Amino acid sequence: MKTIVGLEIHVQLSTATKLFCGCSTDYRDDEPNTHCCPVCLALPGALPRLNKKAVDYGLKVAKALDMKVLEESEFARKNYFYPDLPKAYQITQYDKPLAVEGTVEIEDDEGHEKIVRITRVHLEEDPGRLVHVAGGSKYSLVDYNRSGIPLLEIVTEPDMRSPQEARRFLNKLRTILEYLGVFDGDREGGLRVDANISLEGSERVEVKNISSYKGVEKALTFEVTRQKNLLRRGQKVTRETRHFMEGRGITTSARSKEEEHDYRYFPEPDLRPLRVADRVAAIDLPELPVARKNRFMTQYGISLNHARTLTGDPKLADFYEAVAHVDPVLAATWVADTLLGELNYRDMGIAAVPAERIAELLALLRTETITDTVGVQVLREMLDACAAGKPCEPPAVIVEREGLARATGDEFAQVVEKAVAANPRAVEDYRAGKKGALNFLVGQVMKETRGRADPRELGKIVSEYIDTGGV
Ligand SMILES: Nc1ncnc2c1ncn2[C@@H]1O[C@H](COP(=O)(O)OP(=O)(O)OP(=O)(O)O)[C@@H](O)[C@H]1O
Ligand SMILES: [Mg+2]
Ligand SMILES: [Mg+2]
Repeated sequence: MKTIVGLEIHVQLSTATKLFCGCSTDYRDDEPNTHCCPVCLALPGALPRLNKKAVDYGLKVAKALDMKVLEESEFARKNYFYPDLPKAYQITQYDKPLAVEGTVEIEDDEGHEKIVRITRVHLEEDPGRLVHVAGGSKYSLVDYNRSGIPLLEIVTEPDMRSPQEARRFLNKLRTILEYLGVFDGDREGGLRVDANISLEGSERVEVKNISSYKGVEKALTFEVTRQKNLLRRGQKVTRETRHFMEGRGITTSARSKEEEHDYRYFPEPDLRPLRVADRVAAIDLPELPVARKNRFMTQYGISLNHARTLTGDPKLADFYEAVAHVDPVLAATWVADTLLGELNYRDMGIAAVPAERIAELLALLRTETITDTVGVQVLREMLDACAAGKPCEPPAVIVEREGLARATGDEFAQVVEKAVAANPRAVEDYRAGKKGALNFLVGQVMKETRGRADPRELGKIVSEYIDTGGV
């Protein structure tokens, strides 16, 4: 049974001010209702003034997704009554959106490239936010700081075939938006998704307002199972809107299609139609993820996997380019594999890491001043300092203070001799052909030299030492 998924994505554009007034969009740490004016509170007589920057951001996205910008687009009123919407209508775009017919390339479940078609993008205002007081209160609070934040709604065709594809699509889209600089991925709730899903031949269900990618994948996975079970029992899937309960990982029915609002859309009389198609040619697009990934492979000679990881986030790609001069391939491994792993473990962002320090660390590795094992140790120490808000010492200083420079041949010899003398059983086992025994001896030497000796080199030295009758 084929799974069919189409998404509607609401992206908060990172303009400095709201879509129809001059209020600041930087509201997240502020007191409720402190970023409001007569326009976003809908006081009588207040009139909207369109934010040009938001239009330009929308056009930038349209161009990046290869879309057709309409010669004339139009704002419309979407009428509904709810406390998060002080005007009792949302200004959005309806039958004349900003742009139509785009594409995004993703990987399908078999790892092949595939195209997800974009139906349309349009501008609209974010409603306010209801705050439900815990403990069964009789009332809810409403915060209008979010009211009027510019949203770009991106609607896809039903081209995705699994919850995993939907997640990959969202990752890809988010990367593009971050590259374009129109969206701040670190903002909570900056991207909210309505996920539509059906099984071939059945009605579709829309799961509204999911605020994380993992949430989208989970909600869709739940829906696939739920819908399959219904059909298996001979029941029908009903066309309805559902809510996703993040905590429990399930969706619940919100309303059926019959109960859907009639929004009574009509053209917004307070705003003139938009004629901006001629502005598109002048928009300069930055290098986008696919182009940057390809360039990384040719310019730096790194693998597809590394290039993909490194260009998955523009900040990470910039970081890599700032340290690649030391040794591009070594840098790719350390940044994409080691550093990212350590950052995830600490829940840290790449922004907190000083690139010069990592470049210095790479130089120590490249010149074989330290081993990989010590490299990881030093990296951890630097990251812990950054995480604690302490100054990040140069790696050379840490290596010097803690005596972590690569062990010299003389040191090897002594420690190897000691380890071999102390473990006659292991030596016998090795002579009897047991591979593990050599690893054990190498491990002993590694421990003794605190990772300052290279394990491969040691393996050779220890085996030679035993073979040539050093004991
Ligand atoms: N059979 C289907 N299975 C899954 N998704 C579908 C199917 N048909 C359409 N879709 C998706 O549903 C979404 C339709 O969104 P659209 O906004 O056009 O209509 P709507 O959901 O009825 O309206 P709204 O949500 O704005 O009130 C698109 O993302 C589309 O890809
Ligand atoms: Mg909408
Ligand atoms: Mg919809």
